[in-house]
Amino acid sequence: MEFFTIFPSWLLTTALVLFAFFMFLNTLRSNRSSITAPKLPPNPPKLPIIGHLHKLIGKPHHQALWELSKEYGPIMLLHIGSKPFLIISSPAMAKQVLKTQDHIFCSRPLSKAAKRLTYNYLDIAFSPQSDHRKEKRKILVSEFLGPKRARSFNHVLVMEIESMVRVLSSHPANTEVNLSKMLLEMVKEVVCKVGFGKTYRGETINGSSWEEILEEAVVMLKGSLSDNFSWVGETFDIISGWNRKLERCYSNLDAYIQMIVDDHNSHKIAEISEDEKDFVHRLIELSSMENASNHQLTKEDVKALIMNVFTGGIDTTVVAMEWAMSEIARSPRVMQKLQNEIRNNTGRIDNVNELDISKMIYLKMVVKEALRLHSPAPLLIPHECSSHCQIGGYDVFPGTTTVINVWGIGKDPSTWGENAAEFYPERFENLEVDSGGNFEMLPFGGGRRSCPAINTAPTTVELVIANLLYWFDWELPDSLKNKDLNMEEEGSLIIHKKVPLCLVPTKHIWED
Ligand code: HEM
Repeated sequence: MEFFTIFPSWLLTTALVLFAFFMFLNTLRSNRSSITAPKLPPNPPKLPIIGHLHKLIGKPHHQALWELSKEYGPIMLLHIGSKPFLIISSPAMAKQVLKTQDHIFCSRPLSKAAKRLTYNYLDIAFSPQSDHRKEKRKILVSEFLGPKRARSFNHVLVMEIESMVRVLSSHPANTEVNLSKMLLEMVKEVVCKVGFGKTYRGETINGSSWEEILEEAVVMLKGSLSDNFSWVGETFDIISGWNRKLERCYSNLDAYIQMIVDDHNSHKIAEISEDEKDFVHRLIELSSMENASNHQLTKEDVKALIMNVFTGGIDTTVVAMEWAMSEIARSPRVMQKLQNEIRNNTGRIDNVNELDISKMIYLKMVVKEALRLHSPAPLLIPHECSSHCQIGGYDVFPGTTTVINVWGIGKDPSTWGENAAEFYPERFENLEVDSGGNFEMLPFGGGRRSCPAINTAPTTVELVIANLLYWFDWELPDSLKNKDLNMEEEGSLIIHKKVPLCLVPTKHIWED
């Protein structure tokens, strides 16, 4: 009896212990397998050492990545060297990164050029996420892009447009003008006047013009080999002269920015009236104020913010205008319809201003359509994943650089229909799509790292286009047919036309 009672309890205990032990082992194994075998996004076969680098050679990156996404889907994991890159190519996936999980993807990857050119990550655009960065973004919005400065910005913009119209009016009849160059000079003058108080026209630093300094800075910010290939890349950066180039670029950019700061320090800011203070005056003033929030601006912060206005505000805006004018010039139907809207709305006036364009529905559609087809920053600025999460059911790990192909998303026939590649502004007539909140087109990015000029930059572009089309009829140079206008793209972070836009303006004659 005793045996029968003792034996089962002994057996039961042993069985229970063994069961618990196997369960424990099983849990351990399944935990380990979920760590060692996460569900990674699809990825093409890669080569040793270089990873997927060879897949990106020979074409602009946004185009090569779009081709790959057609084969591997809207979320891919690539490796450049040992560094993981998540490539996003659909509105649904972009929404997960830029909205649903924006808090995880709102940082930026570190890079040697960004570190140097942003005074050790003190800027807004290229620095990792931090509270101090967020404060500076607020300052840029309130002191440069917000309503406080809007009046002076629009005033200067209209004056500069008038001056460009004067130059164009005196241009010999039936000859072409380099519109790309004129737009670049005009936007630079506006940004410098509003932001820094004067145009800095003709200033050079160590023999380099501001255009050269700006262009070089944007190219360097694309990154270096050592960002992805650690010590091999570092060796290459030294041998190829990349490091030297970065130092030269930094010292030119810094000297240019220092010149602007020195100009502002040369008078007492307290004696300048509020209306006369430009953005840099305000930054210097803020840097000298006691700040309860522990986010006081340092001298380097001030310089990094000037750098952001310089590198973020000029090229992007010019490129948007350049592509819009290119599309309009090769579509006489759109040009005619747009001119009718502008001229019928205004009648004969001295200039088309912000109030006039607020009524021009077709103009807004034209600019939107140009931004859809030609996002100035086709891959945005790379974001970085800061903690383990899932996107589209796939695991994404911290430190993954995340690239959103807004260029591809903007052209996808599955979103935009069979005529996706066509410049057809009327598509927006029945579409509730704006340039920010919808993920079908994202020329200004989205979420916490979206462009802070998202509400103001489109108006700047519209105002310039409206004036150019109000005053002039535009034709392609002699031998060119509409479809022959060169629309090739060039650039890295910002994509401009490979061949500058040259057009023939004819001043519009009003019938009495
Ligand atoms: C048509 C004109 C413009 C376009 C298309 C444009 C586009 C963009 C894009 C795509 C981004 C990256 C967004 C992301 O990574 O998610 C960006 C960021 C930024 N843009 Fe613009 N931009 C324009 C004008 C301007 C202007 C006038 C300024 C003025 C200073 C500016 C300042 C910035 C800054 C500071 C950032 C970084 C934002 C952050 O990381 O928090 N942009 N812009």
